[in-house]
Amino acid sequence: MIEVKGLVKLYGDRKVLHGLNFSVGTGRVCGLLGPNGSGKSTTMDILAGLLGPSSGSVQICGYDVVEQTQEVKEHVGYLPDNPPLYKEMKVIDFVNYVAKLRSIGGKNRKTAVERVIEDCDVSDVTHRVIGNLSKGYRQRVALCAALIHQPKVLILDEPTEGLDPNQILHIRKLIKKIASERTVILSSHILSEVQATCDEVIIINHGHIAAKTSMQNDKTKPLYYLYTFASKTENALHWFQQRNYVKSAKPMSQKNNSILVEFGSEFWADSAGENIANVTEQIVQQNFPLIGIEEKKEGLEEIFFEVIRSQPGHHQAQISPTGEII
Ligand SMILES: Nc1ncnc2c1ncn2[C@@H]1O[C@H](COP(=O)(O)OP(=O)(O)OP(=O)(O)O)[C@@H](O)[C@H]1O
Repeated sequence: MIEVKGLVKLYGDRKVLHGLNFSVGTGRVCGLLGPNGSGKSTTMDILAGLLGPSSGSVQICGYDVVEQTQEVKEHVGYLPDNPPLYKEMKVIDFVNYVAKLRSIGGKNRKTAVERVIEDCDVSDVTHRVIGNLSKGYRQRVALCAALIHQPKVLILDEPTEGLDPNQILHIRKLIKKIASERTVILSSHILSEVQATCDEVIIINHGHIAAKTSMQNDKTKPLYYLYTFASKTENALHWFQQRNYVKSAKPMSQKNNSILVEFGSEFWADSAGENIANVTEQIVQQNFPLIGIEEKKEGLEEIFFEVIRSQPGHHQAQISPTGEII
């Protein structure tokens, strides 16, 4: 339904998307998660046919966003970062107006307007002026506009940004309801947001995909182990780097005279009981003093923390208890 291949975007000579590849199938909600400035909005704008890619291809429902922009716009509903709303209009007039802009006429228009008003839970404010509504209601009115033409693909840029916890819950529920027969891609810089709403997640960082995972995998992914040895000799490093079951071996830090060894899947895979025993014996024979074993879960949170750590100025970045980068 959404197929992105080698997507590159340059602003002037600055590359902000570095060859993204991903696809999202029908009935799936995919979260595009990344820190500010990582390239989420740029990706969303390209998917919606509002911004041209510098190279690569994007297909929405089989239509190319560059060659078949009109068809793409017909199949896409887009809720941008700051949705354009006529604040002086009443909700019902605005939704009717959007339907008219989409060339939905006559009886069809009435049906379409009633449908989105019902779907987006705004029936109790239809005769109120948009500018007087709470941000949560305004967001739902904007959703009405994005859904009026029954798009198969829905693109939501930070849909819960700036909403209070109640409004967030409401919008999340709405997204789930809307998503059942559609493909939805939403962006967020809030980990808990994608965890609550999405079936799969793509973590984007500096315009690169840092990880792709389905939320199911996140819960079931096996553990890996990080061993620390009190010996920063070239010898020990070299020895570990030569082993095919070692994923990485590196000095812990300049100050600390230790090395960190991460064992790969060959080491801890299902049938690895025997393997672990053999490998441990080999390590013992080398006399490398083991000072710590850390169990790690390769879940979304760990991947996201790695991404945050790799941000410039990361020492100041923290994640709040709700998963927001602060
Ligand atoms: N029109 C533009 N011209 C030049 N640079 C731009 C333009 N729009 C975005 N950028 C830059 O491209 C990079 C990616 O921006 P983008 O808005 O796509 O990221 P984002 O992940 O959506 O961030 P945020 O969460 O802050 O909206 C940033 O470094 C941004 O400064």
